[in-house]
Amino acid sequence: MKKKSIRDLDVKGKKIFCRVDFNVPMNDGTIADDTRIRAALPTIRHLSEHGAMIILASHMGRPKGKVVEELRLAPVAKKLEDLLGKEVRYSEEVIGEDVKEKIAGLKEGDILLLENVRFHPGEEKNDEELAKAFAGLVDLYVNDAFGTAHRAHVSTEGVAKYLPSAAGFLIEKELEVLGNALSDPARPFTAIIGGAKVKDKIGVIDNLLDKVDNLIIGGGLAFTFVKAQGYEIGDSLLEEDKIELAKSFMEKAERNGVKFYLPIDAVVADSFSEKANSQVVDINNISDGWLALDIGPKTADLYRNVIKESNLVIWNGPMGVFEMEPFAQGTNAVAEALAKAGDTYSIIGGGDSARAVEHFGLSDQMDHISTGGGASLEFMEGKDLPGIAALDEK
Ligand SMILES: Nc1ncnc2c1ncn2[C@@H]1O[C@H](COP(=O)(O)OP(=O)(O)O)[C@@H](O)[C@H]1O
Ligand SMILES: O=C(OP(=O)(O)O)[C@H](O)COP(=O)(O)O
Repeated sequence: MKKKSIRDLDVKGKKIFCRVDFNVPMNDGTIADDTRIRAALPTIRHLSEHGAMIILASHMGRPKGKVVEELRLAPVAKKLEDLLGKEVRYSEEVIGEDVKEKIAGLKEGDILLLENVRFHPGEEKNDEELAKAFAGLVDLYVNDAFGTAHRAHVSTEGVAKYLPSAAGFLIEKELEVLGNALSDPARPFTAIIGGAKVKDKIGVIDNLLDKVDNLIIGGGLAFTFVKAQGYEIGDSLLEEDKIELAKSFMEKAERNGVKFYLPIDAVVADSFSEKANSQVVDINNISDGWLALDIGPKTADLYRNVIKESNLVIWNGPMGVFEMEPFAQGTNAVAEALAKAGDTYSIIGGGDSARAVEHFGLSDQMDHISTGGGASLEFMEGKDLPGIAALDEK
């Protein structure tokens, strides 16, 4: 079902509650990466240029309903002001007298940023009273927080029940790119799934097996599959209770004609440390007491070739512990292969993979880097995202 867009709204002279995802990484009080703020600019500019009075709301971190000084949005207000080249007012309250006064002082085109919505205990409980209170302050609701669209909280879902609503440009773009990739994919279509948690990626692996031509597995989660193949994996990451499921995925791949790629060699270490002794071994040769922390060079070559021959690649989760230099090669190889494959449309599914691509300085060469890690995964699993489901239909 197509959702209303901000293009469909007459916003002139209207007060708009606009949810954005300004949950940016902070380093000693400064913003370490402003990607998410920049991603929201088209919507904010559109609303401002069309004469709306914009009340922005976002969370940062997980303060659990209490004020946490380090998680205030003051640095975000300043950054937004710099990026827009326009004044951004800021309230140190989520809701209350100061917010009311500041809203009353807004003129057409003006922007106010509220304090971190998760300082309010009602936000994550999706409290009805808080939703009504926000709705009572404004005329319209716009959601552009793709990264938080999988949460049913007041500012992402609850408030939409009491106001006419629409999606912002970022949500529209994310849905279009991810939706097109999954519903009408360019082929060969390859998904690369890595990272650490098998449990969190089961849904997406299952769903992708109905859609892709190639499924590449790397990262820590690969070793539950390697174990399921019957090899010993030493002290590598293992989710024992998922071995049977891993087997069933390999069988499903075979039934569906999906080529299923697992590591054929690995970089193993004698401890989980940058300074550990490490060596490359074939996958059937991982000894007791060693743990696999990256895919090996033969695997990297294999994965590179699959990427080169693909027309569409979705990537979620690093191939190894890329944060430690000795175990970064596999992730780097995949990122470089994607950067080099000019005709291959590359979609990075947020979270750690986006961080890895950034780390290797290759962000500019990817076609789409999603602003949502968890949200893009849930979308790819085929789940309804509450923050999007709640919006008015066209
Ligand atoms: N072989 C491995 N063993 C242990 N941890 C790994 C391995 N490969 C990757 N990781 C870790 O997985 C983490 C990312 O996992 P995850 O949260 O599932 O990914 P994402 O955030 O991309 O969804 C990274 O911090 C990385 O160090
Ligand atoms: O950073 C976020 O999610 P992500 O790390 O899955 O991309 C979003 O801002 C959601 O935050 P949350 O997982 O605390 O609800």
